[in-house]
Amino acid sequence: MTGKTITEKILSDHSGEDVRAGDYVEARVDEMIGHDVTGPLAIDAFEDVTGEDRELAAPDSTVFTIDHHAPADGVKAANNHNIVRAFAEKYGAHQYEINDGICHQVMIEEGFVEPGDLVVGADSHSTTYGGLGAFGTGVGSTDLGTTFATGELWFRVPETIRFEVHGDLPKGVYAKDLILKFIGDVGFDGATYKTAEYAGSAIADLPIHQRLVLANMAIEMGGKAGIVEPDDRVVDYLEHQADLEVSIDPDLASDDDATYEAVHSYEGADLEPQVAKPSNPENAVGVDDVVGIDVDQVFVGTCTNGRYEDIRVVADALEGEQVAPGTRLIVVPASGAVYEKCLETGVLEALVAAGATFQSAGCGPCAGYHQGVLGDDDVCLATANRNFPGREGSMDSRVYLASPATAAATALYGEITDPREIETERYDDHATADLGVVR
Ligand SMILES: CC(C)[C@H](C(=O)O)[C@@H](O)C(=O)O
Ligand code: SF4
Repeated sequence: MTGKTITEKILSDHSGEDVRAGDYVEARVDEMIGHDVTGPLAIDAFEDVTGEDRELAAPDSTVFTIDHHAPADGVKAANNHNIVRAFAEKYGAHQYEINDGICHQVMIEEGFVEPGDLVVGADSHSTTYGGLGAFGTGVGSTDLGTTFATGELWFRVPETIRFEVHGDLPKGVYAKDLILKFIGDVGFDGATYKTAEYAGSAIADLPIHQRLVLANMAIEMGGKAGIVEPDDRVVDYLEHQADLEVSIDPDLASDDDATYEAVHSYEGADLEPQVAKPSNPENAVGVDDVVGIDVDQVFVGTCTNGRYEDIRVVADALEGEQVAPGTRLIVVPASGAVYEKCLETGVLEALVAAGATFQSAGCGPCAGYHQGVLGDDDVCLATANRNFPGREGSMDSRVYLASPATAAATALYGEITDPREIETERYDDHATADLGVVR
């Protein structure tokens, strides 16, 4: 038998079988997560498949967040929140409140996820956990409900596509630019049901908050998962960020003779800031192609780029300046802890002084529900992960996707601007360190 990818190792470990891509397994799931949109449906499924004396297979690993419509933007959302609250209390699951933050950020900050874990969430960006070296994947609410009951789920072991970036990244180029480039190269369905494995010296040098961006957006090329091999940076991050002590099994890495479906190789020095044009993340182009396009709104937030490091880059660029007249800057921290960190460090104050609207933690306008929905013909540049038609509001609005640095430069000038124009020292910190320590 040939060697294994990290994906094959994690699924072997969780099924007790020696599996390879294409095999089907019943696997033990370490953590499961539902939120205010998918949680109530998963609860229905759980109640359908369980009998009178129903109980959760693993209450301590079952997590609910209230993040998509939080605070409630209508009666339906408010009722859904109450369903989640009542269920979690009755069955002893963990439940996080409005302003605690987006499910994926909460799962990481609260120390639920460890390298090598198998995590399922009824949310497509559950791939995010791969930034810590876990196998995370999105499932439907019915699958989540049955997993609540059994603690297990079936999987087809995915093939792996490897994206390698060698050397160093130039200034102004971040993980967001890398992932937009990868998606642009393989297409929005280029990794359907595959693991996107990210490797090479430029990736190994990335701080964890940036690795999470790569894993988060694996789904935008169809990926079942997105993984960066865990290392000592993950250990440090979890200790400081999540108050969690972990050690990493040296075997938790892809073997040299593992089988890959494809390997895409890049030289870091060749890369430049990317922007995905409307209305698909695969429409990635070098920022030069879109500079000068007027924007009505800049949105900084989401489970992709709503972390402290991301928001701080924007605050730094705007400190002592004003958001361009006629442009709305909306900032939504990914978690309550990120909010507090912005408050404590003067980031919130700097943004408000510059004219930004700073809102409570959660998904914000990312999926077009509230807190900054776009109108007809509105043009937005967002640090989000999706820009499908109507994603942030009107079907006639247009959304460009980019890094926080590009968002900062764009907010300053009111038109898409190359972040390298306004680079500051803090951009370097942002690129190399995890600053969002919340404990
Ligand atoms: C509401 C939820 C099911 C959805 C998802 O799974 O992705 C949302 O988070 C999104 O980003 O569109
Ligand atoms: S921030 Fe956006 S992409 Fe992430 S979970 Fe919320 S709605 Fe989905």
